[in-house]
Amino acid sequence: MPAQSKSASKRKANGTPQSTPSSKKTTKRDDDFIMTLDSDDEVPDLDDADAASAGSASESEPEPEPTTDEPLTKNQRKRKEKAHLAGKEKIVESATTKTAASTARKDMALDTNFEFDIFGDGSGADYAGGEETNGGWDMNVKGHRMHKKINVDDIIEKRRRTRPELALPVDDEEDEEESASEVSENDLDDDIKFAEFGDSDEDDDEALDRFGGGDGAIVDEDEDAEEAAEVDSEEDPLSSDVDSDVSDDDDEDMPPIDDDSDSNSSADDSDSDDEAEKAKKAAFFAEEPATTSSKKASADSSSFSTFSLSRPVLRALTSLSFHKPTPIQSRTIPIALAGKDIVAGAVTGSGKTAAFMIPTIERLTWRAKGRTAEAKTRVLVLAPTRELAIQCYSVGQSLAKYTDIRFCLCVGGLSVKSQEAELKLRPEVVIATPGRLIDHVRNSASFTLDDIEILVMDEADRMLEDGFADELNEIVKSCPKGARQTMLFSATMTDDVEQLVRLSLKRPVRLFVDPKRTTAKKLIQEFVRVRGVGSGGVAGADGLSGVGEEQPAGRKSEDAQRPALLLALCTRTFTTQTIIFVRSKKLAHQLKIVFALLGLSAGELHGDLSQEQRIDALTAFRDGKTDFLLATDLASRGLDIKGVQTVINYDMPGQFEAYLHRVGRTARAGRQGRAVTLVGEADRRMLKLAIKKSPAEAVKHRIIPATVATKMLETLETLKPEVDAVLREEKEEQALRIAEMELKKGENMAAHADEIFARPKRTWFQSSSDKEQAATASKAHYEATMDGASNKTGRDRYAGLSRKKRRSRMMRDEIEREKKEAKGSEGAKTIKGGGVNAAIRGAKKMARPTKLGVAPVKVGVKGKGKGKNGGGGGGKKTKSSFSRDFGDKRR
Ligand SMILES: Nc1ncnc2c1ncn2[C@@H]1O[C@H](COP(=O)(O)OP(=O)(O)OP(=O)(O)O)[C@@H](O)[C@H]1O
Repeated sequence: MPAQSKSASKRKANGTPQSTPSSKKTTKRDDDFIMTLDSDDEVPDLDDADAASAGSASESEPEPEPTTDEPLTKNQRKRKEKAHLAGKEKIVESATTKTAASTARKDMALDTNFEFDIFGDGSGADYAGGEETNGGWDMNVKGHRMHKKINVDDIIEKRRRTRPELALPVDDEEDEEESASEVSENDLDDDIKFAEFGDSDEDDDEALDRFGGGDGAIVDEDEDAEEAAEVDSEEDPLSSDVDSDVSDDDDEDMPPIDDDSDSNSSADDSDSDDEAEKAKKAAFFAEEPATTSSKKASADSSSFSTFSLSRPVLRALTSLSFHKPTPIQSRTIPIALAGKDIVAGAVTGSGKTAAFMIPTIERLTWRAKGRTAEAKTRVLVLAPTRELAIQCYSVGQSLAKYTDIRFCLCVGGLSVKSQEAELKLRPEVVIATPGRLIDHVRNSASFTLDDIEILVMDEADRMLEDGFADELNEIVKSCPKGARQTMLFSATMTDDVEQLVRLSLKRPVRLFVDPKRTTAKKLIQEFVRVRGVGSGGVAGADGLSGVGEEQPAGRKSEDAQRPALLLALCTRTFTTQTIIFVRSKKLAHQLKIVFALLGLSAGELHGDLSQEQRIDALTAFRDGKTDFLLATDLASRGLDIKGVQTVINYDMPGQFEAYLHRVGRTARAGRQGRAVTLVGEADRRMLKLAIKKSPAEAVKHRIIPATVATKMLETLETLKPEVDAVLREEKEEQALRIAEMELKKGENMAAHADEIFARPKRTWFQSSSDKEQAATASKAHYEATMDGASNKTGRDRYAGLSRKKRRSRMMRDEIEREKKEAKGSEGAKTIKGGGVNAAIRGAKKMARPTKLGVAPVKVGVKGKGKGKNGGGGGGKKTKSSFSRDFGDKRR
C-alpha cells in the first residue's frame, strides 16, 4: 500500500480525528523562507541606460543595510504584520517616510512564515467592486465585514455527531500491512500501467483506444488483464518517489532546480508559424543578446553573483536558499537589469516570480534617494487573482528584506481604507489585482500611475484574455508609455503579436525557456478512465464490461461516477497534500460536504467565499491542517504551496493551458509530483494533447478496481440525504445572515448617514450599465467618425441637399448624438465635442438674422411676446427687439 495511505491509516488507527480542521493537530511544514548565511560582497554595476531609467543611479549609493535594527520576536513580527495589513499600524506622514521604511524593515526581518491572515481583527470588507449595489459607497463603516459567511463545518460537525456511522470504515494498521505484503486475489490496490503511447497521431489513436479513450470503446477484459500484467503497480518507480517526498518534508534545503533547459526555445517557438507570422514576430521582438541566449551562457550563470547584484539582494537570495539561478532567471535577469521589455515563458514552478522580482528590486536599489528625493510608486506588478498577488507580495518582500523598498498590496476583498493610507506614502512597489487597482486610481486621492517605470504582469496570458481586456486597457492607459519597462510572464505565455501589441511594448525580448506547453520534468501524469454505462462499465473500472446493465439509475452517466472515483483515490492512495480541481464553485462546495461527512479534512477555495475564507482555506492546507483542497481554476495559476504531492483533476479542463497550470501546482522547483486526471469520452482530445506533450515514461494509466468504485458509489448513495440536509441548513442560515446583514446595514445607514452621504461616491470605470453605455457610445463614436469623414468630403451623407435642408439635417444629427451622449459614457468624449458643436451651431442659427420679410418662427402662446429662446422665436416683441438690435447695429 502506498505510503500516503499508510500514514492516513496510522492517524486514524491512533485515534487522531480527521474530521475537522480545528480538531486536527497543526503540523507546520517547512515553509518558504529561511534565513541562513551571509552573502558575497558584490558591487552593483549597472550601465548608464539602467541608471537613467532607474532614477539617477549615478548620484546615489544603495541604502545601507538595516543591520542596526533590533530583530523582533516571531510573535511581535506576526502582530506587526497583521496590524500593518489590517490598517491598524500607525501611518506616518510622507515627510517621515524614513520612519515607515524602518518599521517596514523590521517587519520584513527574518519573516520565515508569511501570514495570509490579512485581516487581523477582521476589518476587511467584502468589496462591492464599484457596482452600485450598496448605493456605490463602501459600507464598511466601522470596519466590519459585511458578509460573514456561514461556516459549513459547524453544520457538518453537528450532523456527524448524530450520525457517526457516516465516516468511511478504515482498515486498521495491521490489516494494511498485511495487505501490503500479500498480493491476494482480492487485492484492492489500483493498477498503474505505463500508457504506451506512440509518437505519431495514429499510434496515439491506437493507444488511446487501448487506454479506453476511443469512441465508445469497450476495453476487453483479457486485454486489460494482459496490460495489467505488464506493469505491476508495485514496480511503479514513482511509488518510491512519493515515499521519499513524504520523508523529505523536514528537509530544509531546496532541491536543485534543473538548469539544463532542453533548448533555447525562443526560436523554436516560432516553428509552427508561417512565413508572414515569422516576419511579423521578427519585426516586433528584439533579438536576445548573445550573452544570454546560448545554452552555454545559461549554464555559465551558475551563481547569482555573475549578475553583479547589490549586496542586499544577494543576501536575501542566500537567506532564501536560492544558491543558483534557474534557467528562466539566468536568461531574464541580465536583460531585465538593462531595462528592456520582456515576454517570457517557462514551465510551471521554474522560478518566474523571482525572475522578475530580482531585477526589479535591484533596479530600485539604485533609485534616487535622500531627503530631497521624492517618494514615488515606480513599480506595478499585476496578477489575475488575489491569492497570487498576495504571494508575489510575500516573495517581493522577502527578496527586498535588506533594502528600504516598500511594498503595498492592493487586492479586492481587503480593506480599501488601509490600502489607501499605504498608497498615500507612495510605496515603491504596488502589487495588485486589476479591479482594485483601477478603483484606487479613480478614487484614492493622490494615487496615480504617473510614475510607473516598471510594469510587470504575472500570468500575462490570462490578463490578456477577454475577461480582463477592459481593465487592462484602463491600466495601461494610466501608466506612462515613454520610459516604462514592461515584463510579461507566464508558463503558457503567448508570443502572438496581435495580443501583445495592446501593451505598448518596446521591441520586447522573447525568452521562452522551455518548449511551449510542457509540464515540469518530474511530474507524473496519470489518467483514470471514467465510463458511462453506455461505454461498458463502472467508472474507472476497466475490464468490467457488462456490469453497466446492473447499475442503478443514478450511476448512468460519467458524471455520476466521478465522485466515487475521486473518493477511491482520496481514501486509498492520495490521502494528504492533495489539491482537487473541479469545474464549478457549487461542485467544490458539495464535494467539501461529502468529504467532511466522511471524516476527510478538506478545505474549499473558490470565488463564492469571502476573502477571509479563501485565505483561511489556503493557510490551513499549506500548514497541513487539511489534507485536501477542493478548488476551482481560481487556484490553478501561480500558487506555490510547498509539499503538494498530488493534483487531481476531477474533470479535464476545457483548455490545455488550464490543464498545464492545474497540474503545475505540484512537481515545482525540481520536486516530484503526480497529477491524476479523470478522463471521460469528451476529453479525448485533451488527453491526446497531454500525452503528446509529455515523455512516454511520465504518462500512466491508473485503473481503479471495480469493487472499490462500486463500494464508493454505495457510500455516496447513503450520503445523499445528509448532503441535502447540510445544504438546506446552510441555506436557512444564509437567509438569516442576510436578514441580519440588512438590518445592520439599515442601522449603519441611520447612525452614519451623514458620514456615508458626505463621502464622495466611489466611481468605477465600468459597471454593467456603463458597459451598455460604452457599447452605445462606441457605436455613436463610430457613427460620429463616419459623419466626420463624410463631412470632410462634403458629398456622401448630405450630398444633393439644398443648403437649408443640409443644415437642418446636420442639426438633427447633432441633436441625436447629443441625446446619446446625455445618457453618459466615458468613451463619448468625441461626441461631447459634437454636442458642444451642436450647441454652438444652434446658438449661431438663433443669432442669424431672419431674412427680411420672413415671419419669425412663433413659439409658445400666440402674442405672448418673449420667446423661449430669447431672440430666437417670439411674437411681436421679439421681432421688434430683433429689428431694433439689427437697426442699432446698422446704425
Ligand atoms: N533560484 C532558485 N533556487 C531555488 N528555488 C527557487 C529559485 N527560484 C525560485 N525558487 C522556488 O521555486 C518555486 C517556484 O517558483 P515560482 O512560484 O516563482 O514559479 P513560477 O515559475 O512562477 O510558477 P507558475 O508558473 O506556477 O506561476 C518557489 O517555491 C520558489 O521559492
